[in-house]
Amino acid sequence: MKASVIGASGYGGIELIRLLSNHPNFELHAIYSSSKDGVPVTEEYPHLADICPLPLTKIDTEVIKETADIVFLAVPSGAAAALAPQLSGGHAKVVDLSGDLRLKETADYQKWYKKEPADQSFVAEAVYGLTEWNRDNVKTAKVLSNPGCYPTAALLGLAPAVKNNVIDVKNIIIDAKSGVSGAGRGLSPVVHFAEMNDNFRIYKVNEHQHIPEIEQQLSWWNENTAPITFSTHLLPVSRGIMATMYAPLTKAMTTEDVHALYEETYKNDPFVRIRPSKQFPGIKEVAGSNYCDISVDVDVRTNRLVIVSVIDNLVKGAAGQAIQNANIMFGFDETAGLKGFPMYP
Ligand SMILES: NC(=O)C1=CN([C@@H]2O[C@H](COP(=O)(O)OP(=O)(O)OC[C@H]3O[C@@H](n4cnc5c(N)ncnc54)[C@H](OP(=O)(O)O)[C@@H]3O)[C@@H](O)[C@H]2O)C=CC1
Ligand SMILES: CC(=O)N[C@@H](CCC(=O)OP(=O)(O)O)C(=O)O
Repeated sequence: MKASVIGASGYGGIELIRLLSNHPNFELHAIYSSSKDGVPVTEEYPHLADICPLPLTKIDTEVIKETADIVFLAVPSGAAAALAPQLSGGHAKVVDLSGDLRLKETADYQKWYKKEPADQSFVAEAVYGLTEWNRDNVKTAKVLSNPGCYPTAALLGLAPAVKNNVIDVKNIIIDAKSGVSGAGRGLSPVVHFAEMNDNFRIYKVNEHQHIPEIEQQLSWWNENTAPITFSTHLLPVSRGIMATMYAPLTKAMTTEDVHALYEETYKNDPFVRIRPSKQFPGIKEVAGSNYCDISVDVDVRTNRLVIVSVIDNLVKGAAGQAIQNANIMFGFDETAGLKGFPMYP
């Protein structure tokens, strides 16, 4: 099957190239850029020498949608809202990595992204691809909206507790930290080396665009959910997200009880690993892989459940989950092209 990547010069794009280059069923067919027509990708990224011979090519959606079997859109939000509808109705299935097709309410998109939303009917058609929780719909999707990096870590961690009424869903706090590649390759003062190195800062306090995405999914799972508290921090590392979640228990449960529930819930999910009690994951333990590692612990003094969830933002948080979804959309083994170990140390 022919796979094309739009936005191939960005971090999500090159991660797609890395994973698709080793995929048994997808062939990397063409890579597209809005600003670097004809430039070999190795000029931008010399580490791809002898691996990816393709040049970056000007985006022509009419051609792309008929020549590829699947198109991955790895462009900034706002740009995807304009491009994705142009790719519809053709031969290719579309997987969008941006936030543009995730929020089903246009007003939410306008409020949190402050950009022009994609056409509403197109947003409605897009299947939200939190793979472990939406496989049946992913199977038949023609247009797939890949979840955000923070929502992936947070929602995979919260799902068993929320769906089984183990925690008070009106009192959820999510404290999340991300490596700087989460901000993309474009320069911003916050990710300047001198600002980020030896530093640790909170950002987008109570304004993060992933708040409505997490709340939307929680409300689909449990109608009693209320607004969440969600904070995001920039870690001085390249890759990785850790989301630590806190919520009051609704019934008496031990760490062992909750651990058993989580193990049972994810026992057939190849990319979710529940850690043994008292073993908490670090971001390096999933780096470069499509794994999401989760730990749970009951604080008996406060009666709160603590959930720790880690992913690589560029893999399970972006390109890896996009390919996991594409595998399901084409009936391939869900793990095809994604079996690589984490890089450690
Ligand atoms: N980085 C991450 O960890 C994650 C990213 N995402 C999402 O994935 C998408 C890509 O992110 P990421 O790769 O990090 O971002 P980057 O900034 O690294 O790359 C985005 C690429 O999009 C292209 N681009 C920029 N503007 C336009 C435009 N107007 N039209 C078409 N193409 C454009 C640029 O390439 P060129 O100039 O060559 O066209 C650029 O290289 C974003 O929507 C992001 O939110 C989602 C989850 C995690
Ligand atoms: C570290 C960092 O800056 N991360 C980005 C993640 C953005 C992203 O992935 O954007 P979408 O809304 O398209 O999902 C942020 O917090 O905004």
